Amino acid sequence: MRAPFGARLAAAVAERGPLCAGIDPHPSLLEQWGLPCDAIGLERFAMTCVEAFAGEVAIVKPQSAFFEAHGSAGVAVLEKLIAAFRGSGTLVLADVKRGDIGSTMAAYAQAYLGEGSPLAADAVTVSPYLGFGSLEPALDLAERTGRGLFVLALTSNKEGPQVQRARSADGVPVAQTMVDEAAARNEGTDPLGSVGLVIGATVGRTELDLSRLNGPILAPGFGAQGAGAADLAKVFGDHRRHVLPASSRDILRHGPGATALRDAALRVRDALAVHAR
Ligand SMILES: O=C(O)c1cc(=O)[nH]c(=O)n1[C@@H]1O[C@H](COP(=O)(O)O)[C@@H](O)[C@H]1O
Repeated sequence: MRAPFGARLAAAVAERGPLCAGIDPHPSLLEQWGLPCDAIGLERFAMTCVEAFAGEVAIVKPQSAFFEAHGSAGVAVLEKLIAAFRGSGTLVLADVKRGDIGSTMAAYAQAYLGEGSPLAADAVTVSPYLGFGSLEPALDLAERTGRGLFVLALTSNKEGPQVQRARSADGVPVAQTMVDEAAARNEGTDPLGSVGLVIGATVGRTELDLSRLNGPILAPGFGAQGAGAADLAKVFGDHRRHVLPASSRDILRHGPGATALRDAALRVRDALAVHAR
């Protein structure tokens, strides 16, 4: 039985620093790397990312949409990518943002968190906006298999506040409810719980109380979406030591050479790490 995801992530970050390298094979990046925009190009892109990042960064985040766009051959590449990182010390967060009614959620959980599933990663992104309780099957399976979840709280897109900053009748922002639900799951875990949150680095100051979370915070938005190192303190204040900054395009644009890609990731990591502590 593997150790809980929260503990494995804390160890990976202690060893390799706080960076989640995004693997988003946009068609424009395939073209820029001189690769065909098909499953063969996708596989070359994915395997270059393995060569660049495995054993070098704490965690990678393949964005499923860019693999799904190539149909079953693309999904097969995602499976191959997940398998290639396994055992390298670099964890895999499958960015799938799943969220559905509980009985369907159980099937998604089985796909991404189930023992022996070809798509099972170390953690997945999930959307709680069908109600946090709809995530129960994923929360349950992640706990049983030593895997983790990153629950969307405040996303980096400009449309998010319509839902996420809305307030309930008692005045509590919806996103705070998600924080509190995640905190309840992580209570008593050491060094870190396995139920993380997603809070975009672009969201500016938040009113969120993160003091009881005891879990990791994935912060996408660095680089291509405009967030910079100074946003770590602005958005997360004293909680920034639990933040896992994520960046995709701003690193991937340095390909197709694996060495240049790795160097870019480590540069981004080091620049952010100074502001993360
Ligand atoms: O869950 C995510 O990773 C995520 C949440 C969010 O609020 N904003 C956000 O950009 N993301 C993802 O993070 C990645 C950002 O990519 P870049 O903008 O290229 O760094 C994409 O895969 C997005 O789907």
